[in-house]
Amino acid sequence: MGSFTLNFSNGTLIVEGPATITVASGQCEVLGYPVNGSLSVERFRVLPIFARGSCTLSVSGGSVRYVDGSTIPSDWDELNLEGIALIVGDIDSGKTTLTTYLLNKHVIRGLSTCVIDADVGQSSIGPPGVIGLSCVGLPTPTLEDLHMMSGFFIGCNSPSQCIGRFIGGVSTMVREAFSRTPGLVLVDMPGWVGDGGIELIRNVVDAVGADYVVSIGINLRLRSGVKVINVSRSKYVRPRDSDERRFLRNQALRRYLSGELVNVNIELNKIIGNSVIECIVNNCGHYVIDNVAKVTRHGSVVKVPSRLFNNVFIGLVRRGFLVGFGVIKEFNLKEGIANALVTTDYFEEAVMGRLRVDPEKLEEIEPFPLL
Ligand SMILES: Nc1ncnc2c1ncn2[C@@H]1O[C@H](COP(=O)(O)OP(=O)(O)OP(=O)(O)O)[C@@H](O)[C@H]1O
Repeated sequence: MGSFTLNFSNGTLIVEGPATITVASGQCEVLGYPVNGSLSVERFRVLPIFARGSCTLSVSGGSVRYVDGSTIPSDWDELNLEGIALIVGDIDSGKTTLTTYLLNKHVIRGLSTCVIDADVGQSSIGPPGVIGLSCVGLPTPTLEDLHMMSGFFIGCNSPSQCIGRFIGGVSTMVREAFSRTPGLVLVDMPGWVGDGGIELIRNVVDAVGADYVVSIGINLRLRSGVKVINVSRSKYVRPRDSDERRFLRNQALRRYLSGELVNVNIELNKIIGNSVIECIVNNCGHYVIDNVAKVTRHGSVVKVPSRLFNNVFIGLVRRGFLVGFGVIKEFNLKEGIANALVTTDYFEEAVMGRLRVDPEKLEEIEPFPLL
C-alpha cells in the first residue's frame, strides 16, 4: 500500500489491484503493450509490468512483487499464428493472459487481429453469458479495455448448460470476425476441460474450421488438419477463488447494465430461448404456470412458478445483432407479457438464458433451473 517510485531493468513488477501505476520513463510494457502515462489495475486483477531495458514508474495502492526477467514462458514467444486459433486450458491456466499477449504480439507486427472472448464464466469482452468480439489494430494492456464490437447472447455462464447455443455463438462470432478480414482470430475458450469439455473443444474446432489449438497443459488429439501446439503454464499464474470470480462477473455485468434503464413490456412471442415460454406461446401444454393449467396433450406436466422468470438476464436483438441487455422484472402470463428493465427499447427480440440478476444491486443471483 501507499505510493512509491521504482526503477528496474529486465525484470517484472507484478502489480495486484486496486492500484494505479504511472510510468515516468523507460520501456515499461504489459504483455507487449507499451505503457505510457497512467494505468489503473482493478481489484482482483494482476498485471505483470515488464521492463525491456529500464523502466521507472510510481505505484499507488495495491501490492507489488518483483521477479527477475520475464514472467512469459519462452514457448509463448515462439508462436506465429495465422487464421483461427483456439486458446484452451484449465481454469487458472493463463488463457486470457496468453490471448492478450498473442493479440499484442501480432498487432504490433501489423497483423490485424480479432479476439473472441468465449470464456463466458469470466468474461472480459462483454458481460457474463455473452460471447464477445473485438477486432483491433493497436495493442491493449487487458481484454477488458477492448470495446465489444459484436456479441452473441447465450445467457449461461457455463457452456455445459447450453452447449448447442455456445457452439452456434462461437461460429457466428468467427463469421462476423472474418467479415472484417483479420489476419488472425483468437478464441479465448472457457476453462471447462473435464467430462464433456474436451468434446466441446472438438466440436468448436470443427464448427469454426480452426487452424490451431494452443493448449496450456491439456493433452488433445484432434482431427488431421488442425495443429495442436502445447505451451507452458506460467508459474506466475495467480488462481482466483469463487468470491473473486463472482466479484469480477458482477463487475462485468455492471459495465454493460449501468446507466439509465428503460422499463418496457415485452410480448411473450418476442421472447426466445426459453422452452417454457416457447411452449406457452405455442400452446404445447407441457407446463403449468402458477397452477394455471394449460391444455395438456400427453398428461405429463411440469409445474412452474412464474416468479422463476423474475430477474432473468436477457439479450436484446435487432436484425440478428445483439444491441443491448435487460432484466425481466415480472412475468405476466395472463396478459402475455414480461415487464423488463432494458438498456435500449430499440430491439425486436429478447433472448433468455439461465442467468438471473438482481436489477437493483446488479449482481448475479441463483440461475433459472433446468426443468
Ligand atoms: N505469464 C504470466 N505472468 C504473470 N501473471 C500471469 C501470467 N499468466 C497468468 N497470470 C496471472 O494469473 C491470473 C490468471 O490468469 P488468466 O486470467 O490469464 O487465467 P485464465 O486461465 O484465463 O483464467 P480463467 O480460469 O478465469 O479462465 C491473472 O491474474 C494473470 O495476471
